Parts: sequence; C-alpha cells; structure tokens
Amino acid sequence: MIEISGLSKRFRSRAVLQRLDLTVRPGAVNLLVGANGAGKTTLLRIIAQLAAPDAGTVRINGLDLGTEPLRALAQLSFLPQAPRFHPRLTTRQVAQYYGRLRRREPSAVDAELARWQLTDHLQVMTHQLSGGMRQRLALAVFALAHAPVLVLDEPGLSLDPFWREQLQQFLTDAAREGRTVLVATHLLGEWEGRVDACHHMQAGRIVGELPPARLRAAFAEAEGLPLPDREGIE
Ligand SMILES: Nc1ncnc2c1ncn2[C@@H]1O[C@H](COP(=O)(O)OP(=O)(O)OP(=O)(O)O)[C@@H](O)[C@H]1O
Repeated sequence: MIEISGLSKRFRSRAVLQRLDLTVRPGAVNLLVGANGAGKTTLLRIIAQLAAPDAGTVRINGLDLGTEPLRALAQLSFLPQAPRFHPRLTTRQVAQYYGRLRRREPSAVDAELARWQLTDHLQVMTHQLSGGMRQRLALAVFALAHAPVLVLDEPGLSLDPFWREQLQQFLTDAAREGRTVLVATHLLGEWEGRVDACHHMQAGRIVGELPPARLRAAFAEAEGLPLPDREGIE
C-alpha cells in the first residue's frame, strides 16, 4: 500500500504538486494518468526518494519515507521513465550487479534474464542494445527485487506489442499475488478494461478516478479533449 498525504513540491515559482492525497491499494493494478506536465513523474520520483517533497508524507506499506527511508524503500521497486545503465557493461554484468545488490542467487538472475528473453544478448554491451531490449533489461532488474510495491513510469513505450502484453501480464500477476502496482502511462487504450483503478492527475492533484472499462473516453471528457473515434488512438 502507498499512502500519500498533503504532498507538495515546487520548482522555483511553479507548484508542481499541490497538497496531493492518494492511496494506492495492494492486490490491484493502479494506473496514474494525466496530461503532459500534470506532475506524474515528479510524484513517482518522490515515492522513490529521487526527489524531496516540500511538504507532506509518503508511507510505503506503513513505513514513513521521511523518517524510515531505508525500511520504506526496501519495500519498493521503481522503474524510471528512461532507465540508464553503464554503457560498457554487458547485459549479464548489469543483471549480476543488481542481483548481488538485491542478494539474489545467480540462478534467480538467470531466470529473470530468461523471462525477458535476454539470454541471447548476455555478452552485448548495454549501449549496443536496442531501446526495447534495454527496457527489457530494466524490467529484469526491476523484477529481480521481488518487492511488494511496484512503481513504474511509462514502462511500455519502447516495447513492441508482444512485450507490452508480457508486461501487462507480469503486472497483473503481481497484483493478483497481493502486491501493490502503480503505473504511470499515456497508453490508455491498451489498459482499458484491464486495470482495477485509474487515478487521474491534473495540475499537481489527484482529481478523481476514471472508469477502467472506458479509460480513453473518460479521460478525454475529463480533460475537455475530443473523444477518441478510431481504434489505436491513445
Ligand atoms: N527538475 C525540474 N526542474 C524544474 N521543473 C521541473 C523539473 N522536473 C519537472 N518539472 C516541471 O514539473 C512539471 C511536471 O513535470 P512531470 O515530469 O512531473 O510531469 P508528467 O505528468 O510526468 O508529464 P509527462 O506526461 O509529460 O511525462 C512540468 O511543468 C515540468 O516542467
């Protein structure tokens, strides 16, 4: 569970988060949606303690990020919008490094690399991987943690349709295991009918939930946009 209360963040004169409240429940796939600049990435970076709030609290599985950061962060795995790895390390070296950091057995690292079909690319340096393969390596590292709380920022953008489907299945399975899953995304079409809750963010606040069965139309209505009228328009 993630419990956020009164979260505020300014960048100079710009109020990016404005006394934001949000509860993300376990056992469910939760989307975080909002227009460009609504503050989604800022919120997720604060949850992962990559940015500090000006006010407010974040609790991860009951642990206050402000007062018990190490214990709170041990509950969390975070996938940033643009994961980066050392360019001259190979796929295997990166995975092994994070495996050791997370105290995982080498066999668990190999299993994760196999799950994301990276076994044929183990000796490839990360700067030579395609964008989608690099994202699959990021997902392998992300999944290695076996964390109870999963937070992902636009995880599907560079993945092809097959891997987007695999990612959805992975996150759905994680939720069914009782984990907490929060995904920021613009890809509303492919999540329609496949999420449990969708939190709508506008100008630094959560303004409501959108009905999972009609995400695109409800988002367009709430944002005052033209209704989507073609298959594939996100
Ligand atoms: N480090 C920073 N310094 C100054 N302003 C920032 C910084 N990071 C974000 N912002 C501003 O905060 C606002 C929210 O940005 P954020 O990236 O959180 O939005 P977002 O909802 O994730 O947008 P997008 O959908 O485009 O990814 C934007 O106006 C952005 O310019």
